[in-house]
Amino acid sequence: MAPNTAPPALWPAPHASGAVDATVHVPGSKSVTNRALVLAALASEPGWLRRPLRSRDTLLMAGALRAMGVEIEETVSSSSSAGGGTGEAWRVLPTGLRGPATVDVGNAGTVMRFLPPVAALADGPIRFDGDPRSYERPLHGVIDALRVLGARIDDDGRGALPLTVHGGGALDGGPVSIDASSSSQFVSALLLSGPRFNQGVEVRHTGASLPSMPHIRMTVDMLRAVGAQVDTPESGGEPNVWRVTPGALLGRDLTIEPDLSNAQPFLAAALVTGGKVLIPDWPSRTTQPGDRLREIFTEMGGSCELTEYGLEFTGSGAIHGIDVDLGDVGELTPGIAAVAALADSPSTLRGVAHLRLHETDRLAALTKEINELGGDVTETADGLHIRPRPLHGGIFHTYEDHRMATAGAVIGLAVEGVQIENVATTAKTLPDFPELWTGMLGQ
Ligand SMILES: O=C(O)C1=C[C@@H](OP(=O)(O)O)[C@@H](O)[C@H](O)C1
Ligand SMILES: C=C(OP(=O)(O)O)C(=O)O
Repeated sequence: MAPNTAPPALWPAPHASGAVDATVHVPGSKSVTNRALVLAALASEPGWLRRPLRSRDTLLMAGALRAMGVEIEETVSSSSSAGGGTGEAWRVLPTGLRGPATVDVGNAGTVMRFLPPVAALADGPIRFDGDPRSYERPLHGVIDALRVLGARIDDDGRGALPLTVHGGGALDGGPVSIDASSSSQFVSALLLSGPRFNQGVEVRHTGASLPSMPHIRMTVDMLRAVGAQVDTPESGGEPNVWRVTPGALLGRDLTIEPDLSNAQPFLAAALVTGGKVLIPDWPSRTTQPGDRLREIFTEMGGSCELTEYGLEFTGSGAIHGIDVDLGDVGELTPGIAAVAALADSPSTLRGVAHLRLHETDRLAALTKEINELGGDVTETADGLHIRPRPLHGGIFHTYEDHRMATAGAVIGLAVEGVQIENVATTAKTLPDFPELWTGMLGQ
């Protein structure tokens, strides 16, 4: 399942001739869409996803669930009982999960981590494979935990893909301890399927740190919204322990929020050009980590207003460095690093050592690519020091990482002659990126 090996094209990143002034409709959240698909597949009645994200990661999730017997009908609706308006809607009809099946995870953390527990509930063997990088991304938390909870899994002993889950039609469940310091998705994966385990699940995180807490809150919120009972450290439970009670899940009619992490490059464009960008439908309450951008990009020199129309973000013309712990919002790091490289003072980005195991080693990739444009970035044990320098054009390599591509595009707004290698890699979560970007610039 190797990705296309043709030489990746170079995309001349548009240079901004002035301040941007645009409204950008950002497609649905990857993290919400893929959780909604899993929960709908585990439910005891049909459900709807309205305005789902259609991207490589979500199509891989849908394809995997279909391979296990779930029906997903794609429709274009003209009205929505959930108030979602016109647009695409997916109707999910949960059926008995079954193998044999093969799942291509691509390089989607959500697919490779959320689906092995689902496969353990299926009847028959489910083989998991993916892009070469998926073999290197940590999965031990899910594999070891599932074995403790009663699953039979064949792997090569590295705690990673490829592997086969021999689903037995049901799983005992119960208490399990894991070290989720390399990915919050281990916790989310076990909680999402937990209501369907015979004894539910009690997940205890034993590691020193736990990244991406908002994504765990997203899991808990979405589980509760389909009727699951979840006890969390925040609801008075023990620190680092989550408990899910066994029970049936409801089918839901859910309109997916825009992906706020994918709104990042467009907000960054307002900051970098001293312009203005409106993101319609920015939720007033959300668990998405991208909501932290309101605070982070304000500290870096912009200002924002959340109104009934969405989030209006305005750059002042000045870009300031920042010292910030991004452990909760690690996926925002590439975009923040790009802005920091253009700032009027140095930045320190901390708390993101686990990014070395993301789509690529993001700390190494950002350091190398910004420095090759004349920058001065050094890696620390858990992040980056960024000292802004005058940058020049050149090729910005992307390592099949969607967020490297969008980070390079942000730098290209301010620096002439930046060429993004393989901008098509944005298809992982934002296939329309080049069109949205040139649309924003009025090109
Ligand atoms: O659960 C999720 O949807 C995600 C959790 C985070 O993973 P890590 O905790 O592995 O960083 C995040 O970086 C990823 O983009 C999406
Ligand atoms: C880390 C990311 O993705 P994944 O879901 O593959 O972990 C990301 O989107 O930044």
